Amino acid sequence: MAAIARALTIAGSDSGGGAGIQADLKTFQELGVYGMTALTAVTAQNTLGVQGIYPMSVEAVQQQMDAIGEDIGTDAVKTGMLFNSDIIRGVSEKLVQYRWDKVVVDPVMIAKGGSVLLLEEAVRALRDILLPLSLVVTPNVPEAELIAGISIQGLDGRKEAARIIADLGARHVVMKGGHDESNPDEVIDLLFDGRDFYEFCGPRFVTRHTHGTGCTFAAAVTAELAKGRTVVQAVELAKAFIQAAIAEPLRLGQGHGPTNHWAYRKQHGFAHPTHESGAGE
Ligand SMILES: Nc1ncnc2c1ncn2[C@@H]1O[C@H](COP(=O)(O)OP(=O)(O)O)[C@@H](O)[C@H]1O
Ligand SMILES: Cc1ncc(COP(=O)(O)OP(=O)(O)O)c(N)n1
Repeated sequence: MAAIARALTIAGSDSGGGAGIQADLKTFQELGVYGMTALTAVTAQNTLGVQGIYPMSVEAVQQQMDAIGEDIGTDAVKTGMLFNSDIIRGVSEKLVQYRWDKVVVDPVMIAKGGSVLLLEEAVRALRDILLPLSLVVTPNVPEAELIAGISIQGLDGRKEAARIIADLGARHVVMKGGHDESNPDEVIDLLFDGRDFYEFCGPRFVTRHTHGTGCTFAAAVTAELAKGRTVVQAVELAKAFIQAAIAEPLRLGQGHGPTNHWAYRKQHGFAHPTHESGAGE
């Protein structure tokens, strides 16, 4: 085990800095985890939307994963925007090769402005190849509807989808609640471990500055898993991290602004960069 917890994000770049690989690295850093990247696509993007998408070749994505796997290694992995089925297959092959089993899959599909970040042809590969390799999958409501193949209404609908997604092979399912407006005052994120449901509740903030919430939440889960926390502990901290990041917006840009990755540290202090056990080589 290395002296510092390490996390790898396999995701797209958001030039605006609020989502994608930028959100992931900021979150890792804030939580005291050494962050690494394998870039899947470059996007030209800001708070108003996505202006361009330039996917990487499968070879380039795999070579970046090899560069990490053959040298520094990692304690946990997050996947974000993967864009097409070839990249999903290439990433899955490397996850298996390096036996990386603390894998958080954020099944990124559509950006807030409506741009497609995962081609339709890739949904099946995500469901059949990548999901069974995940320790945790973190769909929002529209993503869960596509993966589970059902229409979701309220908390009961989310529970039904979580059961279906767990049956597809994900060991833990976090059904995020941002899009579930059946409760106007609260956002409940629901964790299903294949047996029990856990609810993580917080106030629903009325704000347009929610760009990158899903990436930031999943990156916080990944960082905590890298440190050796349990899935329940990791989701609990991630919920607190994203709540703080939404509650104190930076008010940047003219559209959906980024969340505030400093806010949790302002409230809770810096997370010192060591493993839970403090062990090192
Ligand atoms: N308006 C909000 N107020 C408080 N928390 C929110 C709000 N919107 C999203 N969240 C939190 O942000 C995270 C991402 O939520 P969600 O919007 O469901 O996913 P995505 O960003 O992938 O569309 C979740 O942890 C959710 O609880
Ligand atoms: C490069 C890139 N990756 C992921 C997303 C989607 O991020 P998400 O956290 O789901 O936030 P919104 O797009 O819904 O604001 C992205 N936009 N860009």
